Amino acid sequence: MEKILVVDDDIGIQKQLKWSFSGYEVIFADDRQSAIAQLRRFEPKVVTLDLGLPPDPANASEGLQALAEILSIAPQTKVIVVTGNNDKDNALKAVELGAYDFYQKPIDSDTIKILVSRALNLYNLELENRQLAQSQPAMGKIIGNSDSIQQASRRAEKIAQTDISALLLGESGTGKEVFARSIHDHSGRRNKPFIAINCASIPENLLESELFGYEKGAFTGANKTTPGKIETAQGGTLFLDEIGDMPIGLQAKMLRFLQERVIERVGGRNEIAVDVRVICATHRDLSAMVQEQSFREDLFYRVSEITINIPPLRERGSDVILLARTFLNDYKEEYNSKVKGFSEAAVDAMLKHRWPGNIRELQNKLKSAVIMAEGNVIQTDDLGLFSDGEESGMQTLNLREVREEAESKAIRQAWYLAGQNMSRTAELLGITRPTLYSLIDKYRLEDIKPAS
Ligand SMILES: Nc1ncnc2c1ncn2[C@@H]1O[C@H](COP(=O)(O)OP(=O)(O)OP(=O)(O)O)[C@@H](O)[C@H]1O
Repeated sequence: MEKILVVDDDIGIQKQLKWSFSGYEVIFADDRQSAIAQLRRFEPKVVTLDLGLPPDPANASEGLQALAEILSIAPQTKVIVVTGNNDKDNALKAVELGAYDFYQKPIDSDTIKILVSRALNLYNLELENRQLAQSQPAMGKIIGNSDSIQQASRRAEKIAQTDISALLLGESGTGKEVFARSIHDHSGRRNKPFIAINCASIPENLLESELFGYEKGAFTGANKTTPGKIETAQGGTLFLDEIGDMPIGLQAKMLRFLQERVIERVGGRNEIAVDVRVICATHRDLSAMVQEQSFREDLFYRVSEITINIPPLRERGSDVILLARTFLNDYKEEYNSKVKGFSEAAVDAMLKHRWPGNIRELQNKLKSAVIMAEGNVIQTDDLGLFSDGEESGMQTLNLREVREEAESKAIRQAWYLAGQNMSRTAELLGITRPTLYSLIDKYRLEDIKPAS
């Protein structure tokens, strides 16, 4: 039976709650010391805590102190604080300290029962996530327990030991490079180089020499013979990201390398034998490109001996929470933050968000949330997401106000991310320094100033 600790010095309320929580094992405490003793002894998942505890029941200080102690001993505990009728300030203070929720007297059995059951569900979900995160997933760094990611991991694992050319298909930010690296790390080539190159980010005229290298004097500026990425990957794995962006003219040369495993540097005459495993990735529909003749059919078959679909984050169910917790732990260390977890609304919002930028978007949102969060708990708003019931996340639909609010928020986040350096803040926002200063003036963001 799940355990609930009720901390309240009022015998009447203790009785009422015992009756309300009939499906649970209810443990009682009537002051701070006994609450801590019961917490250590029974390790309840949920605590209801009256903030007005003896010796000074008219004041919330003893209750708030108890809350802080409970959360420092067992931070995962869901504490529901119970406050007097008009004590919203202390209720909010408690939530800021990390309480799961608050409830104002008089106690209504049905409502508090629902609160407790939701708190328990969240506790159990988080527990499951922590356990999953600890159990080593098949492909090392690939975090995720959804069927779709497990299926992709299994395919990756099966081909890791072979030299088959794999094509990873998935939207931007889904983890294609992480998969490619995992395949390499699980292959016999793991002690040799893993070289990644993004075909879309290198200008067309430079891509050939980047990949194949060049001989001294091959073109103006070729002052010394330079090996390309393919040669550098000798013995290891070459990851060609955005293969769909490879210029058609270069595709024939690529095909020859894949078929014959030899290359010629630009301006060179000698064939160089290379032993490289190739993994390609793209977010494009290569078969449609073949139809349109913008991608060679023979190259398509050569690079896609096996394809692995990397699912978008929105199709990975509660993996988003698992990943969010992992990143939260990373960033809270990096930014020395006291943030402990997520509010229930934030968890809901993360589960509902479409994540067009996938895991990269989740990382960015979490990084700024860890920096921006004011309490111990990340709220929906810190993530820049919308709660249920908020139609657009804004209290207003007035376009000017919406814009002002969004701009102020972006400026503040950029300023934090830029370590309070104004030039860097302007750079992150893609505006000039004078524009930044005039926006700060306009929106009266008086706290935003250069680091002193
Ligand atoms: N399953 C995962 N577990 C943990 N971190 C992940 C996972 N998948 C991706 N990431 C992280 O998400 C970010 C984006 O991943 P990655 O660069 O591999 O995506 P991609 O699909 O190659 O993106 P693009 O197509 O834009 O290059 C990286 O910081 C990566 O470390």
